[in-house]
Amino acid sequence: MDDMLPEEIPAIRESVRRFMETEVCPVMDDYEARGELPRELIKKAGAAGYYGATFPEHVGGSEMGYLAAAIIIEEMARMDIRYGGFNQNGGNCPACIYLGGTDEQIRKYVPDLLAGNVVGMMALTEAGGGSDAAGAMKTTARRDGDVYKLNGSKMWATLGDECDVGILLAKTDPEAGAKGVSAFIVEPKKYPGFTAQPIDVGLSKAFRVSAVYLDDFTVPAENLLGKEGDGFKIIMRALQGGRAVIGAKALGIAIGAYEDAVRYANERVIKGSPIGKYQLIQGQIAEMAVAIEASRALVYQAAQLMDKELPTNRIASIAKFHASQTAKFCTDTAQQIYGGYGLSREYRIAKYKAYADLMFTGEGTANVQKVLIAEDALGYKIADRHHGKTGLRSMAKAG
Ligand SMILES: CC(C)(COP(=O)(O)OP(=O)(O)OC[C@H]1O[C@@H](n2cnc3c(N)ncnc32)[C@H](O)[C@@H]1OP(=O)(O)O)[C@@H](O)C(=O)NCCC(=O)NCCSC(=O)CCS(=O)O
Repeated sequence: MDDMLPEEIPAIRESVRRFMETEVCPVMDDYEARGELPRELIKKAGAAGYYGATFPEHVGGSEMGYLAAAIIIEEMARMDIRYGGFNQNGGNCPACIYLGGTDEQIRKYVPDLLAGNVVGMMALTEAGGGSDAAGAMKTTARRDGDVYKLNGSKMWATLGDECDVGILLAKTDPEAGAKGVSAFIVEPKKYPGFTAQPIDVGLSKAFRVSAVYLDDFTVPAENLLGKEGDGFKIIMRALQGGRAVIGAKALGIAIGAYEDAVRYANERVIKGSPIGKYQLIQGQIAEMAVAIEASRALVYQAAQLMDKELPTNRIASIAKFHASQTAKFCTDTAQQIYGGYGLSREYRIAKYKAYADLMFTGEGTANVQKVLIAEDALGYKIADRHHGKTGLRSMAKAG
């Protein structure tokens, strides 16, 4: 498919493969064994421009675009999902600041995030509800002179225990629903009141997820993004790009599992023939290939629409939904082809299967995507109704 894409794409794909082969894959097991965040590797990815793909150069971006960002994530996920699973430095955290922030906020935080000099985070979800993000939100922010005091808790915040800079959503007006949600740039290491408790979800030990507790957590008033009440539209707008790109992560998982299954089917011999010669295995391989190509077309379409600043909410949900189904299907099928070995930690399949499950929840569950798609189809809520009307900064390359 790369032949049909802009001419720079194969070189970008090749550079990520080299980066993963030389820098990440040889050392990732060691980081995992130590449970240590590979900050050096985050810096190196930043220096290579991988986090900055969707941001303009004047804020430290590499202006490669969303299609390039999708391919970067796809390749990273395909080669090592533990490392490729992390994208807060190029995703929702800097995107929220760029979309809703002042020039000064952008200058202060975005270049360092994109360069990998600091570690980013985004905390929206709460224990009482993730899909009904605004309705279920209990965390509050109360203005107190020059600062806000945040109280409440957040769930599933990747690197909540390590981050230097984050985006945190809290209600400044608990009675106002989505319009009462505000977005804050937070610096948990600088200010008191923030505690993070890692949660073992059976995935990476280096890129942990955490529950976050806020007890009069101090945020300078100047770190409010936009106005009070702008938070939900900022995060929903950021998630649009996030969903296009997380689809690429699911695609990378599917491809990784598929490639392993093909290799194994050619190597594993039963009754004198590689199992790939048996038609039941061929049927499974064919079904994986079909699902992957369909997901790839959707994910690249969503990314290219983002690059053209065309309405994307609907197609990003469709792409994310399809690619997460494909990741699940391909990892399940690959595990069947591997037989008992597919359960062993020695092979990648078990790991990829666990991350495929994650693709059903991260950046909006499969059911949330279905609701968005169906409400649009039925004419209840047009998914792209906000396009061009949010008053937020544009993510277009020109900035
Ligand atoms: C379920 C939802 C899709 C919809 O929720 P609601 O029904 O509560 O909200 P809406 O009525 O649709 O919208 C309310 C309000 O929000 C603004 N809005 C909504 N969409 C957009 C958009 N695309 N662009 C701009 N603004 C938008 C707008 O002001 C709307 O009001 P009006 O329609 O104009 O009247 C939604 O809640 C949802 O998507 N839920 C899932 C949340 C999710 O994805 N969570 C996962 C986050 S990832 C995470 O937490 C892990 C962290 S990590 O470490 O990666």
